[in-house]
Amino acid sequence: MKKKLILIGNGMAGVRTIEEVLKVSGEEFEITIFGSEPHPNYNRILLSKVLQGDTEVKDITLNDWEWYQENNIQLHTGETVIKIDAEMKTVFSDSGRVERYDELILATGSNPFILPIAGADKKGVTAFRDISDTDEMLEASKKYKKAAVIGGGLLGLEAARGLLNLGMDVSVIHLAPSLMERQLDPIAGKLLQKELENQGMKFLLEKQTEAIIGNDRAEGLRFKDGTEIEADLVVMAVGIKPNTKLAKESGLSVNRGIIVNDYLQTNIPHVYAVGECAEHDGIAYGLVAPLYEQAKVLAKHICGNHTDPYKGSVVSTQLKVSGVNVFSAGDFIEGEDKKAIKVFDDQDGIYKKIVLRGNQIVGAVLFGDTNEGSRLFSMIQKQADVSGTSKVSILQPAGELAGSSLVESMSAEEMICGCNGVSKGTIVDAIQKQGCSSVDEIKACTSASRSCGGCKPLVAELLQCTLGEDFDAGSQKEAICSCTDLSRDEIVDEIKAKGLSHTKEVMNVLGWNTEEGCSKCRPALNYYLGMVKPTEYKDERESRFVNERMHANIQRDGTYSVVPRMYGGVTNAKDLRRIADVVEKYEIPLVKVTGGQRLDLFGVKKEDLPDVWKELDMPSGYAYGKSLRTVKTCVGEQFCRFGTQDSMSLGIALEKKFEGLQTPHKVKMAVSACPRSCAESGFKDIGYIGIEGGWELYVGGNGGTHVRGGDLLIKVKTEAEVMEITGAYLQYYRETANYLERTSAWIERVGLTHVQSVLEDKETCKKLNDRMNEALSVYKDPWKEIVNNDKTKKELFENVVMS
Ligand SMILES: Cc1cc2nc3c(=O)[nH]c(=O)nc-3n(C[C@H](O)[C@H](O)[C@H](O)COP(=O)(O)OP(=O)(O)OC[C@H]3O[C@@H](n4cnc5c(N)ncnc54)[C@H](O)[C@@H]3O)c2cc1C
Ligand SMILES: NC(=O)c1ccc[n+]([C@@H]2O[C@H](COP(=O)([O-])OP(=O)(O)OC[C@H]3O[C@@H](n4cnc5c(N)ncnc54)[C@H](O)[C@@H]3O)[C@@H](O)[C@H]2O)c1
Ligand code: SF4
Ligand code: FES
Repeated sequence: MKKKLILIGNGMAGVRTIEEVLKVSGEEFEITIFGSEPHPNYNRILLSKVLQGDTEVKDITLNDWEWYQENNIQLHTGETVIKIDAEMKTVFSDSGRVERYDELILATGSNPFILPIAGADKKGVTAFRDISDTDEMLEASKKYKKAAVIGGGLLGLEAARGLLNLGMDVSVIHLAPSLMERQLDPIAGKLLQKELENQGMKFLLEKQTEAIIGNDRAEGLRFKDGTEIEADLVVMAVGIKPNTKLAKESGLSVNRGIIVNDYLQTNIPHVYAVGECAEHDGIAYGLVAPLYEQAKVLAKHICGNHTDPYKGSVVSTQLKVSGVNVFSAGDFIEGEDKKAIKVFDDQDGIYKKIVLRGNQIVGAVLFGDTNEGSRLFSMIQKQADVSGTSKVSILQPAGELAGSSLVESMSAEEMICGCNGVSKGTIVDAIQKQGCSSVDEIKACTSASRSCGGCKPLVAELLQCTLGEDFDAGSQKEAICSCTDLSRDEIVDEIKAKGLSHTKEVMNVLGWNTEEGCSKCRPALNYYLGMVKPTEYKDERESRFVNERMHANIQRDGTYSVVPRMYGGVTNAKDLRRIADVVEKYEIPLVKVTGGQRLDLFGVKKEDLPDVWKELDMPSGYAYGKSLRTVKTCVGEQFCRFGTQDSMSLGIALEKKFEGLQTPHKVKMAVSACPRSCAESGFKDIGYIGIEGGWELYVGGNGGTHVRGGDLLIKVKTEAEVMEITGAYLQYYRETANYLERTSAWIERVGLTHVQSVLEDKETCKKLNDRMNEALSVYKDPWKEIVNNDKTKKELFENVVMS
């Protein structure tokens, strides 16, 4: 008869232990799992990415419901175990279920620490630990504007970045004088603060919160020094404490966490603890890497296989905030017996430090450039002796030393995936011996990149350099969302081959695992279908994001902003007068000049939109669309004494030609008539710079969160050539980019030289332009269409359903 194994806690560490048990001895146990949360096992780490808008809750599932079924696991979600009777080897749940066990694992995780201050129980105060906290923040951001995050640690900063992305005004309140003081030294902490301030975060350091003020709901914070700030959402991110209530009440030895030995055994036979709830050698860990190491040891032990004992872990951390590179590992504070070696490039904001005890490297902090993180972490884990090495060279990029890429210069034992403890050697084996040929296959085979995902680029690079000439970039398959296993290219190929013509039809014919798709695949399919068959496809308004459905940008307070088209940023008295009249008549509270040289009318009521458009009598400026937004121009030779070309007329011609073009993401252009580049041509999707006798075309520039200078694509002599290359380039982007991939990311993925070689071929260029012209031929100004269509107008703007 099978032994009965019960797991309490359906979280990351517990379920990883079960996965390891199944690997070691699939048939030995009858497994039951209890989980308080109503979900199958999900990737808690990625809640930060959900809040930051990079992914959705439905895409962070680690093991779906089918996985439990396939492995004959009894899963009781939404059920909390409230008592363990160790003598009777029985557990009791809050729904009255009683189950017997032979072996019992506690993986109850941690609870967020909630400051015991007045007002902590008010509405609008939340922790950031699970899906329901994340949902609460997402909801609050729709109604409220001011957020306060208490705690400037990893969690607090990731929460703050998410709330900023959601349009909130965010203040981080921190106890210590510098951020992330548990992971960074003061220099790195200050650099981090500066970078995050640039991103729009505000900081109140060395502040102790005394109370959360307000009536029923939080309205602000009061500090010990008597000062106050306003806040209608308060997030507490001041650390965690192991969840030991059940263990304590059931007679297990508990200190900060449930005390376990080197085999994760508690003081009671056949009862184990793993993950954040467990305390090993005085430490309760709060990161997945050590928890997964524990899971491996426990699984082997419980299955009766030989295993080395768990001897504790050295940890490393990275902050998951885009545009910020910080890394910290080991013992990073210098002291009497520990000396530091530091490199500080104030100009580029790069700071690197290693800490040595004698000749052994024991800790490191990196800011700005974290490429060396994996290598240093491996050295710290091994406590590498560096006596024969010039100490400063340890901080030098390995790639530069070896004259090769970073990943090539790593040794086989070096860690590629810190979360899952996967070394370079293991991944190379998976590629060479098990035939893995994509990042997804490596993930399935080794778990590398399965947790925070930070190592994905390194895994991809390793794959490329291991396969060498056999590497097939085209086969690097990544499903577009969790509704399907198909990649973007496979879907586009199937649409073409099978002549599919509706989003629902694609989902049905290609075997989607959801009936309606999701907010990731629906807009993507709508775009791909329109791109493949521009003249036949009927755009599905309901598959578009709200701003594109409404043809205006929704604002925080539910009003809209309206940007009329002003070709090349050039206007005239008649248009300005009409705009002024509309602004007065509809009491539009704010008119602002945008970075793209347009006038943005803010605060337009939804029901006024059609009349505002009608009376403006100007085309839509598409400020809401995945399409050409603006062509910014400098005054050029018509007025400027440095101008060598007519930038305004080229800008106007470009905008008139490509307006309304549907693209995978927004596209911005700029035309400057000389290399002084007053229109900032170097930071646009396509930038044009006038030179003596012609134009230079720069591509892939971006001025947003991922700043990127454009690459020189080509030099041409005439405006006709400019038009031809632009048409071909944009069409190639439309046909090969993933939906929502900006040109800056696309050009890095496909490579500048590849695109240059495509455009070099005159015949290809012509065909691309033919298809571009076909796509452009269907363009109609959406504002005019709505103004002239009573049915759409009523449905969209007066909430009337027309039969
Ligand atoms: C937003 C966020 C971002 C993070 N980012 C990172 C990161 O980038 N890198 C990293 O390494 N770590 C990160 N972490 C930490 C990481 O998620 C945790 O270390 C990990 O999830 C802990 O796993 P666990 O299984 O011990 O606990 P949990 O994942 O918390 O699982 C415990 C589960 O047990 C359930 N439970 C508790 N008591 C009972 C009971 N009596 N009966 C039934 N069920 C019970 C709980 O409801 C919970 O679902 C992050 C955490 C958060 C919140
Ligand atoms: N990228 C990552 O690896 C990542 C991301 C999120 C969370 N996590 C993990 O989740 C857990 C929780 O993260 P965390 O940031 O809450 O824990 P933490 O303990 O790392 O940081 C808490 C921070 O809050 C500050 N603090 C404490 N009391 C305060 C007070 N009264 N007012 C203001 N500040 C106060 C502390 O100085 C500390 O810097 C940790 O185990 C962390 O490692 C990791
Ligand atoms: S880019 Fe050159 S031509 Fe255009 S406004 Fe600036 S200086 Fe004058
Ligand atoms: S480093 Fe986090 S998943 Fe690999």
